[in-house]
Amino acid sequence: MSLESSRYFIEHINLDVDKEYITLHLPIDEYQIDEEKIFTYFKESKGSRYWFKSKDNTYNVIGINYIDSIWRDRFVPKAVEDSKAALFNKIQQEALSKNLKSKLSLFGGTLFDDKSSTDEWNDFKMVEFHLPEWQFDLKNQELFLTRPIKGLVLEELIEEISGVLAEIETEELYERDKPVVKSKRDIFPNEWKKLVQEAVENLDQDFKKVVLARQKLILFESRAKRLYLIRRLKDEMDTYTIYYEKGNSTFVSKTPEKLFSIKDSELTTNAIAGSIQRLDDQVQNEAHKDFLLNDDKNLFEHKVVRDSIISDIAPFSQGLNYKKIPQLLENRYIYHLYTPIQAMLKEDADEFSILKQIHPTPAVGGLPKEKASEYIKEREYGTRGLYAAPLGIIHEDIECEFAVGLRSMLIAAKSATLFAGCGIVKGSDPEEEFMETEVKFTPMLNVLEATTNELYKSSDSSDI
Ligand SMILES: C=C(O[C@H]1C=CC=C(C(=O)O)[C@@H]1O)C(=O)O
Repeated sequence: MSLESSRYFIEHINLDVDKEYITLHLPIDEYQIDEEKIFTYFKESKGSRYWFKSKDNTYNVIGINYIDSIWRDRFVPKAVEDSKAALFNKIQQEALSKNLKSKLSLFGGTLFDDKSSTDEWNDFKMVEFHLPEWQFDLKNQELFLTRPIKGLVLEELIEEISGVLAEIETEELYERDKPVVKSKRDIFPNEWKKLVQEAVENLDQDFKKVVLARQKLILFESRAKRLYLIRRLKDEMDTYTIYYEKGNSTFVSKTPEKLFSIKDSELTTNAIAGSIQRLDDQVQNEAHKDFLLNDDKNLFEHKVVRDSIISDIAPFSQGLNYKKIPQLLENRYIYHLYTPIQAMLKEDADEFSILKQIHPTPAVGGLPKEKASEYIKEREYGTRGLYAAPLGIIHEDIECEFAVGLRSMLIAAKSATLFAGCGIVKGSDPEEEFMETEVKFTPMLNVLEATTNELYKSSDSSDI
C-alpha cells in the first residue's frame, strides 16, 4: 500500500458520527501475502476466522475477527434481509484508492435443517453471517478493515495497517506437524445400510428419492493443528474451500457443489447428482465415465435434481437456460453428472428467499422435498448441522455466492466427524451406496492424511 496516497484519501474522510463502524478499503498488491501467512499472523484470533474460496476463484476471501454478525434462530428471509440492511447501514465505507474491485462481504449460512442439535453443533446458529474486522480479498489483492468509529484516530489506523501487512509478509512458514490420528471408525455402518434398504422399500411413485448420510469419527492423539489444515486445503482443485472457525469448532469442506451465485441480476446454479469413483487407472476411468453418462439409475437421479432446481428458481426468474443432456464434472476422487443452469432474475427477487426455496436441493435432500426432509430428520442418525448446508458470501446488494457444505468435516478439540451421503432411489443397493459414501469421505481423509485402513478400530465399529 502506498502510504502517501492512502494518507491523501484519509485526510478527506469526515467520520460520520451516526454510523457505528468505518470500513477502510485499500489495495494490498504490494505485499506478498497468502492464506497461510495470514492465518499464522492471526493465530490469537482462533475461533473467529474463515476462508472461502470459490471453485472458479471468483472469491478467495479470508475474514479475521467477527466484529459484528447477523443471526436468527429461525430462517425467515425477510428478517435476515432486514438485519443485513441494518448492519450495512451502520457502516461508513471509505475507499482509499481508485479502481478497487472487491466488495465488503459477510460470510456465513444456515444449518441444514432445524433438527434439534446435539452438542456437537452448539457453536453454530440456525442462520448467521459475520462481518470480519479484517477481510482479505486475495483474488483482487485488496483489504477491508472495519473498526468502531467511537474513539478512532484515523491517521493512526493507516500506520497500524501498514505495520500489520509488513509483519504478515515476513511470517515464517515452517513444516507443520500433521495431526496424529489415533483411530477412525464408521458410526453405525450396519444400521446405515439397513436404513438404506428400508428407504428403498419405502420409495414409490410419489416418494422418489432420499439422500441418506453417515458419519465417520476420527480421534487425534492431540489437538488438531489448524495451520496444518490450511496448508492441506490448498491441495485439491475444482472444488470450493470452506474453512469456518466458530468458538471451539471448525467446519471444513472441499465441496464441488455450488448452490447458486448472483451477479448482475443473473443467477447461476447447477445440478450435480449421479456419481462414480475416479481411479488412478485411465482405461478404467474411461469405462466409468461412459457408464455414468449412460446409466439409467444415475440419469434418473440427476434429472429429478435438475427439474426440482428449475422449478424452485422459476418463480424468481424471467428466463432460464440449461442443456437437457448432463455433462461430466471431474473431481479428484469422483465423477458426477452435471448440468449448469442460468436464470435472469426478476427485479424484486432477493437472495434469502431464493436460498430458502432452493435449499435443500434433491442432491442433498430428496424428492418430494418436504417428504424427504422429514424422512431425513426422523430417520437419519445424528444431526447434519453444516454438512450439506448452504455456506457463502453475501454483499450489501443481491450479489452473493453459496456452496453446499459437502465432502466436509467438523473438527473439535481432539476429533473430527466426517460426513458423506448419497442419493437413494428405487433400485439402490446398500453395499454400493456404502462404497459411494466411502469415496465421498476421501477428500477429508486426504486432508487429514488418514486414508490408510490400518487406523480402523478393531472393536465393533458401530460402537461410539
Ligand atoms: C450427498 C452428497 O453428495 C451429493 C452430491 C453429488 C452427488 C450425489 C450422489 O450421486 O449421490 C449426492 O447427491 C455427499 O457428498 O455427501
